[in-house]
Amino acid sequence: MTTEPILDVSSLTYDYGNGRGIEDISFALWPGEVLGIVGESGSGKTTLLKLLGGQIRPTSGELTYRLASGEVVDLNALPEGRRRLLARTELGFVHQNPRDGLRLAVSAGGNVGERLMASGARHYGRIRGAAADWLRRVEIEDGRIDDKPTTFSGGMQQRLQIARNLVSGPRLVLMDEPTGGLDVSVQARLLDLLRGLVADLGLTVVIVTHDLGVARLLADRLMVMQGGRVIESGLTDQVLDDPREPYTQLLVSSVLAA
Ligand SMILES: Nc1ncnc2c1ncn2[C@@H]1O[C@H](COP(=O)(O)OP(=O)(O)OP(=O)(O)O)[C@@H](O)[C@H]1O
Repeated sequence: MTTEPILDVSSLTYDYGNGRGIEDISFALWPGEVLGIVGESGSGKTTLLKLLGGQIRPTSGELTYRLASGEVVDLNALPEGRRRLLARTELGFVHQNPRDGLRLAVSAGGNVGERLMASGARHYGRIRGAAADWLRRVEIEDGRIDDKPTTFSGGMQQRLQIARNLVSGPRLVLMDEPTGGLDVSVQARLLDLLRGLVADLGLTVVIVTHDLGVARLLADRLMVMQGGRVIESGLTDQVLDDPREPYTQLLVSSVLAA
């Protein structure tokens, strides 16, 4: 890890207009680090992720991102065109529902290749080759490259969405409950795959999950959210094995009892 954070978040606040959202969140994220965000439904996890991905703009606070070139940009002040370019080249976003992150009318190979074209690739043979490589990497059989995602199982769709995100070599990948909504055995396989990819590619990841088992397996560090605020953070094992806050203790014990 380098000494320079890839992302710096300071006093980030988002108000939906009804007094809800997130409030005063600050943290830094270093290259190669996996940050888990946990908390009950409505605690603000998705709102925070959307802010990091630039899908919504904060009510107040700072969000700075260090580009591959070393340049530091203020994500809030970035003109729309540059923000979109950054989203295509440096960021990945894995949605809980793969249908939100895939183009259902386009073949599996097309879904992966399209992302490469969006970041500038033009040579058809090379694009198809890279797509085939990535489908293999996420354990989708060669013979399925021309099939539409609608013919895939939920687990395959999720693996395809991951390939579509990773093919262009993003530096920061945001994941919103990537294993949610899948059967337990499918979840386990996907988690294994994700863990391998994160380690092999040295990805920097922010992963939102309400599943502490997922957080334990993937995250180096955890932030616990409640009512739009971060109430506890630290190394994953430390937070889960020795939670300081009563709310985190409850979260951990309810999962252990489940
Ligand atoms: N579009 C919206 N309009 C108004 N309030 C919203 C909107 N989306 C979320 N909120 C409120 O903002 C707060 C944070 O919601 P958010 O969806 O970020 O939580 P979450 O932790 O991701 O929950 P979940 O695990 O259920 O997705 C909640 O109080 C929620 O009711």
